[in-house]
Amino acid sequence: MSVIVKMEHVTKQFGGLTAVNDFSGEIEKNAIVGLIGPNGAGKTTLFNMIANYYHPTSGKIYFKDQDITEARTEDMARMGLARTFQVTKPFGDMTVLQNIMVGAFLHTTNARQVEQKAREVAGLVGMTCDLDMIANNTTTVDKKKLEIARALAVGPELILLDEVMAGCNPQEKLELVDTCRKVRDAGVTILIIEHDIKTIMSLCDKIYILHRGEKLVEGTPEQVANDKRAISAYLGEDFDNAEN
Ligand SMILES: Nc1ncnc2c1ncn2[C@@H]1O[C@H](COP(=O)(O)OP(=O)(O)OP(=O)(O)O)[C@@H](O)[C@H]1O
Repeated sequence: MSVIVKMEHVTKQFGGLTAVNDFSGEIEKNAIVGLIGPNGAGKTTLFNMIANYYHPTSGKIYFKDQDITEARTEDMARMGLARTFQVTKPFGDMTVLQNIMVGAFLHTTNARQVEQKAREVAGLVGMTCDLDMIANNTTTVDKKKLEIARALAVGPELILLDEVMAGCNPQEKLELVDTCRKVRDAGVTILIIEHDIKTIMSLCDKIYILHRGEKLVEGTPEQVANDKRAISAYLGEDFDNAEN
């Protein structure tokens, strides 16, 4: 399996605080990779470095074999990377369709093609509402799907999902898991930050656990679930019993 993102000894310091320390890892093309860990573990900082919102203090990041360590964030979408944000920020007074169309304008100014792309992406994520509805008036789960759709409209090869399931009930999470699988089946690689362990275990091919800025464990859901360091630092002693 080829690799779409490679991180080598990536460190990020904010003043005296080391948010990410010597992280090395890979995201395989067409995989769903999960990033989990306690609050403040460095997950969003790692995301922000892949998306080039921040540059690492040291280390290297490669995207499709290109060194993007010092790339500009505004160039990342054209290179094939899109992201969602922890706090959803739709253009609330625009329709769902118009929101999705914004991203699609990156590649063409042909309004008909943009609308076609937006409708296609809305179908892929499984938007259930009328696409002419004002974005603010949609349900929680449709707002989440809209976030994913807006990022997909850019036409990415890799999408970074930052706690996209936060605030959703179990049924809504199941729907979003289904959406993520469909997105991956459409050929888009996914890196996802998520606090719900059960969801991440069922969704991901590979999981990284970050702890105090460092990679604690890396592996398949099964490997992670059975790792003593993961259980004692993050999953908890009851995890194994609770999940089985
Ligand atoms: N721009 C910044 N300036 C200074 N410190 C920062 C900045 N961004 C993050 N940090 C600090 O870096 C550490 C890692 O934060 P980060 O947001 O990456 O963690 P996280 O794992 O995403 O946490 P959460 O699950 O709460 O979102 C924290 O101590 C945080 O306060």
